[in-house]
Amino acid sequence: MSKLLEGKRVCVTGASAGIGRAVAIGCARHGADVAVNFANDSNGADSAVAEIEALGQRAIAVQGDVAEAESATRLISHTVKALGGVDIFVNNAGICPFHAFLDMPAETFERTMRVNLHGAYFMVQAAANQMVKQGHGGSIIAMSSISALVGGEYQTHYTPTKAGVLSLMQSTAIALGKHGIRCNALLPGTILTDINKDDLADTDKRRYMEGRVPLGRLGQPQDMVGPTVFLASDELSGYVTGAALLVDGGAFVNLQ
Ligand SMILES: NC(=O)C1=CN([C@@H]2O[C@H](COP(=O)(O)OP(=O)(O)OC[C@H]3O[C@@H](n4cnc5c(N)ncnc54)[C@H](O)[C@@H]3O)[C@@H](O)[C@H]2O)C=CC1
Ligand SMILES: C[C@H](O)[C@@H]1OC(=O)[C@H](O)[C@@H]1O
Repeated sequence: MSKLLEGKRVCVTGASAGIGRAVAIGCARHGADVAVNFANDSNGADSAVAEIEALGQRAIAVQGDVAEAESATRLISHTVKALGGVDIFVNNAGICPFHAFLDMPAETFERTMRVNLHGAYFMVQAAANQMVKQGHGGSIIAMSSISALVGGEYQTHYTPTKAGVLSLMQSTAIALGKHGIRCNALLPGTILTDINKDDLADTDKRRYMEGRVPLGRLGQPQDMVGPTVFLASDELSGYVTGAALLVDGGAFVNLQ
């Protein structure tokens, strides 16, 4: 397999587990050096760094809660110091504490907004400023969701953040096009990670979700790697910006 990201410096938020971790390691497999942001799971981040280094690439772990604006400038400055710059930025960190609408605690709503949407804004802004400074463009990829397009009974606080992240990529694609920076959204369907482990422990719910997928299975974090590398690679997607790519096994189009 040819290496599509040779010499690129990639920064991934929330990369200690799940999709972010798979994407960070997948980019390294394609020749990139990687900065791994994490919130609390330093073991997860350290083991991702070790896997990346074992592939012969450089890697660092940078702790930081994406909900705090200063984490963004810190992450970018640590990445620049260790890797020399940022060419590809993957805004991945996110939470989805499933809860009913009518008694949604204000703090759950606010935390979800702060991590998923405010965090994306600060992070993308800091990465974009660095790319503009470098002067040779870049690729920004945000993990939105199928939930940007459809609702969820226990996700009324979450789905607006994913619609917001999609919208952020559309607007930043316009704002940053003149700098050669491409901005795109990935819209995963249901991917088996910690974020939905408890929700899918309900076997009826899990069977229902599996039954909605024309390809016949729920996703794995690895399913997000190819689409991320595609959007990261100028060779493959150099004229793609402001786009949204569903990666859901066909769930969205499956009405009946
Ligand atoms: N798993 C799924 O079915 C889907 C996931 N997504 C999105 O993909 C992204 C990744 O989710 P998963 O890998 O599934 O979940 P996960 O729970 O396995 O991983 C989330 C990662 O984000 C990190 N994180 C959480 N809060 C953070 C914070 N405040 N600051 C820094 N890092 C933080 C976690 O430590 C973890 O590394 C999220 O944005 C999620 O909304 C979108 C659609 C479907
Ligand atoms: C966490 C959920 O399983 C997951 O999150 C999303 O964004 C998808 O819509 C799934 O519901």
